Amino acid sequence: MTIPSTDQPRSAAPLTGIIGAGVMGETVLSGLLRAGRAADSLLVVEKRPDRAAELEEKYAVRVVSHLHAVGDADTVMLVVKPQDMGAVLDEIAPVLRAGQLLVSLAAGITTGFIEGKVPAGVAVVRVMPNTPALVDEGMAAIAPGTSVDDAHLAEAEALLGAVGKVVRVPEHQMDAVTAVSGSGPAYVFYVVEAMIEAGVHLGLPRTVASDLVIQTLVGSATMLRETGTHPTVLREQVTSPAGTTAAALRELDDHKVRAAFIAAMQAAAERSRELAAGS
Ligand SMILES: NC(=O)C1=CN([C@@H]2O[C@H](COP(=O)(O)OP(=O)(O)OC[C@H]3O[C@@H](n4cnc5c(N)ncnc54)[C@H](OP(=O)(O)O)[C@@H]3O)[C@@H](O)[C@H]2O)C=CC1
Ligand SMILES: O=C(O)[C@@H]1CCC=N1
Repeated sequence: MTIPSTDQPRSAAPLTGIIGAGVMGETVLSGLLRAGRAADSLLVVEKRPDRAAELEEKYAVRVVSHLHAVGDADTVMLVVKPQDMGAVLDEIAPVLRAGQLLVSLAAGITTGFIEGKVPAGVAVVRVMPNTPALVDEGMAAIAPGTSVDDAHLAEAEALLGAVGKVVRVPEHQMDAVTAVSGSGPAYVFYVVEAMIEAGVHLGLPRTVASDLVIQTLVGSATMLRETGTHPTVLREQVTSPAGTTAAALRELDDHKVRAAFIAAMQAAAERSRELAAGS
């Protein structure tokens, strides 16, 4: 596939650069395309030639250098690991300019850290997305840095809103957001794995156990969203006196599963704070 260079005619949409095309970078890229963004309005930075060719073939986007993406783009999204952020910021800082929007999706990395590495006046927005964005059911929180105006926030909201819900939070809540919705899908998949395994232990074929668990999850999540009923009420509706659910929930309480979830999420938030400190 031939990828047009930036000096060829292209759509009038503002240009968005995406630096880092791993799990989350590709999730954002594919979501923006599904939402109707023109492929020639996206500039992707990917260093590995085989991966770059794969992205060009699959999405018809241009894979370009860091300096090209940042020099041309109106908005730059940083989707590299927290540990790679310092090096990437050092590389792109010389071509960033005041007023440009820099959207970071990296866990832990603060707007203050980013602002300390880029020219004054670059508008930095910190985002915590999650992987259900891949099916347009993402949940993202955004927090502004010091040079951000309403138009910048609206642009960041539009980018993430293409693949799910967006909420604005003060930055000091970002570690908690990371622990809840950023890492959250992994906890849900962990519970799903355990329930399928239990179904198999109880004698169900794995495919049947899997179908039962996934539809139960989808149905329960839809009830939560569509009824607005508190989860405690919904749980009590399932729990007949002296019945099967009561027997199961007593086991979960005996194994301190609720306390384990709280400890797990405290650990996630603490890890987010450690990433901010550079470890
Ligand atoms: N996965 C998730 O559920 C979530 C992730 N995030 C955040 O998103 C960010 C990315 O995570 P994720 O996608 O999972 O990680 P991945 O490791 O899948 O992706 C990171 C990508 O960045 C690339 N990369 C590294 N250095 C550079 C560079 N200098 N220039 C361009 N690309 C580079 C890597 O390329 P290569 O492999 O060639 O090194 C890789 O493709 C992280 O900061 C994470 O905290 C936030 C919320 C949820
Ligand atoms: O595990 C991580 O560090 C990233 C951030 C939130 C989800 N995944």
